[in-house]
Amino acid sequence: MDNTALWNRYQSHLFHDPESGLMLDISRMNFADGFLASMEPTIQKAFAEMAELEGGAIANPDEGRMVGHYWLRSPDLSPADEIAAEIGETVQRIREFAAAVHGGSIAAPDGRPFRKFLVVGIGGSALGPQFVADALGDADNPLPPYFFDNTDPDGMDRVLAQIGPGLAETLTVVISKSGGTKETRNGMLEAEAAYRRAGLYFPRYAVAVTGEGSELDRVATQSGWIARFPMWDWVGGRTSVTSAVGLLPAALQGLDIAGMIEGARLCDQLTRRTETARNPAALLALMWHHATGGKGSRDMVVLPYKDRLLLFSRYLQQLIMESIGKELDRDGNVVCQGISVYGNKGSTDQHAYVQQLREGVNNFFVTFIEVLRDRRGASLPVEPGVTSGDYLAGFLQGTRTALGEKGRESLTITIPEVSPRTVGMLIALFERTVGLYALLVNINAYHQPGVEAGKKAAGTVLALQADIITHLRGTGSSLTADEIAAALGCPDAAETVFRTLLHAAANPDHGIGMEQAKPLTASRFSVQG
Ligand SMILES: O=P(O)(O)OC[C@H]1O[C@](O)(CO)[C@@H](O)[C@@H]1O
Repeated sequence: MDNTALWNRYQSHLFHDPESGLMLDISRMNFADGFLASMEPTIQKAFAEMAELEGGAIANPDEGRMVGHYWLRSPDLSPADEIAAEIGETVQRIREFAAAVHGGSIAAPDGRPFRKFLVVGIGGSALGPQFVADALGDADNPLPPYFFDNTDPDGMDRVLAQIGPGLAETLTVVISKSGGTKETRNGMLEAEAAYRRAGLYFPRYAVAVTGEGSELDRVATQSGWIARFPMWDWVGGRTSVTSAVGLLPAALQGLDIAGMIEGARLCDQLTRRTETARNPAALLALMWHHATGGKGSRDMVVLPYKDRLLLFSRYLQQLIMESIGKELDRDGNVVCQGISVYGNKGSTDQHAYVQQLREGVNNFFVTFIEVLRDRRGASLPVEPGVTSGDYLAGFLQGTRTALGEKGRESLTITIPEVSPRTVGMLIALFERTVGLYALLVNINAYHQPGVEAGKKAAGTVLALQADIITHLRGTGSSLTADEIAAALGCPDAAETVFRTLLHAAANPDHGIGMEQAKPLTASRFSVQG
């Protein structure tokens, strides 16, 4: 296609919302002229199902749950008055709590005001808060955030070292919808131990965001934590950033949560439209369908040309892959659906993997995210009449063109600036896109049955570890993995025994020693001392 034809295609397909400035360009996706018309009945069906979902239908039948993240921005649309009231009360409590922390009326037990906060959570209970914190945070925020988002001891040590003596002025927010996630439980215990080492009483520094009656809720209640905020079963973890999960950390950081909610609400309005060409989420979902054949046959590369949006791809990775990546469709057919998502930021990635995007295997489509405003205020000319921001914008256009020349597809989302409102819009845009795409391909986007398998298997490993160590202690001699597995009556678990002992011997916690042999798998293990 020559430049004039591309310009015409750009003009005829460009979505623009004058109120928010949101733009979506699908012209560089190579869909055929009749594609949108051919998909119209399917997308209309998806709109109708989406309206039912928003009306309170059980849209997650496997878990018997409603799907209500859209109500968080428009409580009046929720199907019950109590739900609307709870949403409103929670936002109000979050505002008051953050104001009291900032004003010093909620303070550390010795009266010192809180000056930092630590979020302990994982998956949907960390990725949204991390994305928002990084996108909107500034050096002068009243409370800078820190995160434990894993059960990696060294990772937690590093964060604690960054906090340093400031732990005495650090509020800890433990977030878990289920309240039983082991990584988060471990993070909480490690945080508690750090406070204890510093002579501080953890419950007076701790706040929980969790489902009522969960394990975490019980701990927080029984130990008298400062506060508890709710997480409802009708909000999924990966769509929880506009609930207390995302709003409490954002408010503590001093960010404008009203702006975020408003942005999401505005985008929800746009994406509720049933005129496809005027609904940016529908256009995106249809482009995902076109690009991947409705089967995930291509990966989505997310390329925001803005440092503040660096974590968006990580956030989207969970939102999209945990929602769409399913073995079965809603009728029980094996479909192994999904869309793989990766990305970092431009122009940085042009010096990393964009080489392959242009010339290598063509198994992807790019989602560029363009931010029109470079910075607050004017910029330095780095060359006569050219700023660093001009370069960033030029590199985006250049890469888009260079990919197009080689038949590589891309979408471009444009926002006027990175602000609470546009961050809310981006979040809502992709939440709706995932929901619509899932309906197009007949997937339940709101459960995650596959995650359980890994958790169960880890539980088996940890139970076996306890048996191995007890056995080694009991025999007092040095044994190979094969010998231990046979003695425990599970000879087929020798590999797990070996790998477990390799890890145990690398750490002082269990007193396990290793006499290396050749081959390594014939090494002998014993309890030391
Ligand atoms: O908030 P929770 O219950 O701790 O769960 C954390 C994450 O774990 C998952 O359930 C996957 O295990 C995600 O869906 C969720 O966001």
